[in-house]
Amino acid sequence: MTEFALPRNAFKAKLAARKDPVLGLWLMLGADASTELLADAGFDYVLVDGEHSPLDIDLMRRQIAAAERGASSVVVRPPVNEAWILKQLADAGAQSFIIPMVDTAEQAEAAVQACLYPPQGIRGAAGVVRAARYGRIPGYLTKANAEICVVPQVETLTAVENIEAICAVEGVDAIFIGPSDLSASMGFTGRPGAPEVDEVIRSSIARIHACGKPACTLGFDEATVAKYLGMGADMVAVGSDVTLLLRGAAELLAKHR
Ligand SMILES: O=C(O)C(=O)C[C@H](O)[C@@H](O)CO
Repeated sequence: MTEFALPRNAFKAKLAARKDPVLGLWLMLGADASTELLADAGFDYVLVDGEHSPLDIDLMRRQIAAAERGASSVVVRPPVNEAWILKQLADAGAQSFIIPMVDTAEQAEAAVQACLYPPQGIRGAAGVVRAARYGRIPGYLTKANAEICVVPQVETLTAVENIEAICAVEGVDAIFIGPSDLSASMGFTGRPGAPEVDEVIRSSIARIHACGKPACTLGFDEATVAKYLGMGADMVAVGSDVTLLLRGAAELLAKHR
């Protein structure tokens, strides 16, 4: 039988190195062709977003497969932090996970466990799944844990209070701050750039760094990306397929009208 090596998780490695900023593009359209095209654009990672896109597990699997053809690492965000979907995504081939709405260390631990095989976790041990190239990666079940990357999203004031506890969970690789939900949780819905929110993000990044973890966030315009990089963010998502189309279309029309 043909054999393959377990794919190395370049995203996890670059995040852990904390040298150059890790730059990503989020995929929210669920369109295989544009995902293929964008996964080759040179971003460090592309994220298949299951939280705010109408993607069921099979569409997410197709998105992962389309993105894997590109040079960027593939990260997924499930719609919810629940074991059943994390296990299915891991079996579908996802190695890196950004987990929405993690408020406590217990929730972070549950997410990590769902992504890892025993003894560290509770992922079901089936060596014939897509992630194991249907059995063509020898020793997949004993090697897979080492390449899994779990990044909980801190995006409420409760989660901010618990940053140190969440960072301390074994298997948490980094923390992602969600400016939009955080601002809503602070009473500034629709104003992620409010000075009060900026201050919480700035101090959260410092606290995450004090715990020895990389801090991640997103900003879909140049000034916001520069602001978060200036605050020391190690990874910033700098746009999405939606923002590229939206702005590209508006600019094109304005040029020719
Ligand atoms: O709270 C946030 O910010 C996020 O979680 C990112 C959002 O889902 C959104 O901004 C992505 O378009």
